[in-house]
Parts: sequence; C-alpha cells; structure tokens
Amino acid sequence: MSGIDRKEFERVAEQGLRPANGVAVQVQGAERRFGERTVLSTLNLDIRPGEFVAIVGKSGCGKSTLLRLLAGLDEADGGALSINGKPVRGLDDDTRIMFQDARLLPWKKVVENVALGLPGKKWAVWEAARKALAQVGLADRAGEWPTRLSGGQRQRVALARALVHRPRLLLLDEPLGALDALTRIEMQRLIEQLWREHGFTAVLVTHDVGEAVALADRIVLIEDGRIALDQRVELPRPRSRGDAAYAALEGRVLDRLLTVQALNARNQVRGKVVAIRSDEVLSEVEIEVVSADGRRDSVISTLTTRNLREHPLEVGAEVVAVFKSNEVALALPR
Ligand SMILES: Nc1ncnc2c1ncn2[C@@H]1O[C@H](COP(=O)(O)OP(=O)(O)OP(=O)(O)O)[C@@H](O)[C@H]1O
Repeated sequence: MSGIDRKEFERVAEQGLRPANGVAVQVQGAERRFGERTVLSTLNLDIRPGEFVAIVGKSGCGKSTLLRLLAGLDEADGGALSINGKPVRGLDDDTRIMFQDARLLPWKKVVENVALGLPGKKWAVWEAARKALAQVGLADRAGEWPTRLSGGQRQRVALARALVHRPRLLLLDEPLGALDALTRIEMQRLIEQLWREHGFTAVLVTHDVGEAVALADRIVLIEDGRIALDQRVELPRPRSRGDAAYAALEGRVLDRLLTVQALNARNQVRGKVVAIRSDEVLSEVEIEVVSADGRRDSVISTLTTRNLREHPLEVGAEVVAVFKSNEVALALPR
C-alpha cells in the first residue's frame, strides 16, 4: 500500500468509527461583494461528509462572510454553494451556527433556551433538551437563568442548543474567542468529542492557529477572497499541544499567514532571485528587481533558514519582495 493510500485508508477507518451524519459541502466560484468591495471572489472549497475544516485568515478577509453564505444567512453574488448536492437557499434544518456570543434569551431558563424551536410533544422536547445539556456537562443547570452562568457555560448551552437539532453541518464562528485559555482548551476537547460522537461536518472560523491544528482535518487559509492554503492535518487524535509535529505544523501555518499579511502591504515589487547565502540560522536572498523606468537594482531579504527550508527557493525563481519600514519580506508570486 503506498503512503497516500495508507493515509486514506486510516482516514476512512477513523471515520468508520463515527456515525455517518455529516453532509458534503461544495463551494464553486463563490463571490460576495459589498458595494465596491469584493470580499470573496471565485472561492472554491470542497468539504467531505464528516470532515472538520478550520478557516483562518487575517481580520476582514471574509471568513464570517463565507460561514454566513453556508448557513443561508446571506446570499452569494456569484458562483454556487451546495450541501449534499442541493443549492443552499436560506436556512436549512440540518445546519446550525454558533457565534462568539451565546445569544441566549435571558428571560428563559437554560433548558428552555435549548428547547427553543424544537418540534414535538412537550415532554419529548424537554427530554431532548435535558439530554443535550447532559452531553455538554450541564445537566444540573437546566433550571437556571442564563445570567447565572459563566461565559464558558453559556457557550456550552449554545452548543447544546445546536446539538439538540441533530445538525449534519455545524458552523462555528469563533465560538471560543471570548473565553479564557483554560476554558477554551476544555471547550475544544468537548467540541472534538461531540464531533466524533455525532459525526456532523464541522466548519470552524478561528483566529487561533493552535486551535485549528488541535481540531481540524484541514486548515484553509483565505486571502484576497480566495483560498491561499489548504493544509491537511495528519496528526492522530486526540492531539497533544506539546507534540513536536503539532508545533511544527502550527509554525508552518503561522508563517504562511504572516507571509500573506506581508503580501497585503502596498509597496511590493516582483523580482528574480540571483543569489542565496545560508548559515544554520539565517539566510540572505538577493533579488534583482527592475523598476518601472527599467533600472536594475538588487535588494536583500533576510529570513530564517528554517523558513527557507519550508518554502524552498532557487536561484532564478520569481518572487515578490515586500518593502516594510526596515526590512524586505518575501513571498512567491501567485
Ligand atoms: N453586511 C455587510 N455590509 C458591508 N460590508 C460587510 C458586511 N459584512 C461584511 N462586510 C465586510 O466584508 C469584509 C469581510 O468581513 P468578515 O466579517 O467576513 O471578515 P472576517 O474574516 O470574518 O473578519 P474577522 O476575523 O475580523 O471577524 C469586511 O471588510 C467587512 O467590513
């Protein structure tokens, strides 16, 4: 069995242990504009049933916009979005979304918040709501007012409120963003455990690359309205943050995110690598640039040798040199 086949085999075997509740998500050439501003442009994304995908990217790149399109809360200006082959048109019963703020109704008890909108006989609805609360570890808080709960507990209630509808697609818009570090890790474990038990497809928007590595099968980076990186996370679960492979992957995605941010600076030129000098720690890349008036010049970008190994360059390669106040950053042209 080849390396790739073995990994695919393991992935399927791992999925085989989970209920097959998740839906397939397909985004083809999605576009979203707000006035003059194009936020998403010809964005393509395929998500397999039951997959856990994390979406990262700099602030304002369109992560929440994509989630809102998937949730049917907003409409694309172009392209197509479908769930299990059916075009997304408005809210879908199989899809639930969770936000940074739990959005509980303060005048309703915890259990009533969870039961809200659930069809069926009253006793069955309450039974289902209590069961969902038990799954998030809050069975004993069912009769409380939401204001009596901590931020983490309120997010657990929000999670129970989503789960009670047995979603096949769970959209998570930075749901742990306002929590302290320990509660955050606890919640990440809970989300992972529930994802494994329920088998839904999960799409998580997060600013925390560590969180993306902890939870996702794939990390997708959005830049300039498109997907700039689609990184598979092959680490076994549950994942340990102390692990070297975990840290290396987190570093790689962060490096890419920072490069993308550098690329968004205005003062950038294209050039050709003419020399590379490296030692153990640092590398100098000399780039020849041709200015608008035809003048040839060379600039030197200093980067870590580790970074260079991860994004290998050769003499003769075309690169984009980004000038900042006191340094030149490098990126590959698109
Ligand atoms: N309803 C709207 N009307 C006008 N502009 C909007 C609207 N919704 C989003 N935008 C703009 O679209 C861009 C992307 O917003 P979005 O919330 O998707 O970004 P994001 O990547 O989720 O950002 P953050 O990480 O800061 O939450 C922003 O510039 C935002 O101002």
